[in-house]
Amino acid sequence: MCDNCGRNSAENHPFSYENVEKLTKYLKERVSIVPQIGIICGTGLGVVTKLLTDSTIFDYKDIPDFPVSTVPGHHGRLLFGRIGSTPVVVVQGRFYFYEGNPLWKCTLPVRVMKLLGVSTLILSNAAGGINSSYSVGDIMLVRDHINFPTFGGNNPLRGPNDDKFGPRFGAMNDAYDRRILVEAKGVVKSLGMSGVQEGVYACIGGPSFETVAELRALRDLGADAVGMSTVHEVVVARHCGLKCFAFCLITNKCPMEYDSKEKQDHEEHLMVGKQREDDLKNFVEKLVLRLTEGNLA
Ligand SMILES: O=P(O)(O)O[C@H]1O[C@H](CO)[C@@H](O)[C@H]1O
Ligand code: HPA
Repeated sequence: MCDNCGRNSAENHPFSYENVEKLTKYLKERVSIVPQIGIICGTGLGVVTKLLTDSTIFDYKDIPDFPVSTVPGHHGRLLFGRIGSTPVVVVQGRFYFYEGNPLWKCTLPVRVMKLLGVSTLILSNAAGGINSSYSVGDIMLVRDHINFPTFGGNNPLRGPNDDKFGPRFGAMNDAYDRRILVEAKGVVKSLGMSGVQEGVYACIGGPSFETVAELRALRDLGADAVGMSTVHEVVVARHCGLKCFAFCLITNKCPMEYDSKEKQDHEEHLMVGKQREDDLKNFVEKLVLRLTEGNLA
């Protein structure tokens, strides 16, 4: 039984195939682009939207049954357009568990993208650097994740399974596509980008940032960076067969010592995004082109 709505079956559930299809139909009737790549923008990482040509923009509030975002710095828009010749859809404004959303709602845009025709998802986020060798402004390509909410049973796939999207039990050992990761490293090299890392992203529920003891525990468990998003989207994307690539902008160093001067601050995270805008824009543009040219998307 779903403890969000009390239903026993996937039928008629707000995340059911039929209901997502209905929502998607509204968009399909108003836009001619069939997106191949979906992009989810992290906090302060909306710069990607500047790459779009031929764009059609929807405010979340105008899409029937679509959630609305409440987080400062998040626009709440769905943008269709092209990067080069590649048709894309961009989600600008995430939905978070800490806003009070059930996880199926946080991840609804992923299922919408799937039914729009997307086959590859690029996800970005702002994250705190746990690895002591990381600096503010670094970009971390995500090799893998640790989904702490899922350890406690908070998984977006909890509740009735809709087989039309994917199977009840799904493997996650290949969550992040190895071939796309290789291409991304190629892009980093070709652009001569500095401050690029590869590591493990840990998701905590938020909205409070971590204590020093929690950060040390995350480090000892193998996390290089920490944030409050992305992993739920990847779980749902893999469930419905989308290929995933994710990167983090390291917006702060996490305070690993009690006398540390570091302090996590959302406004500061937004500013760091602004400082690395050009690099991030070029990186995403080249990656999309490379994936299209290499038939990897
Ligand atoms: O992960 P994104 O969406 O970039 O947002 C990150 O930024 C916020 C904290 O500043 C948190 O929501 C954290 O997850
Ligand atoms: N912790 C959790 N989420 C974050 C952080 C952090 O240090 N920085 C940006 N998002």
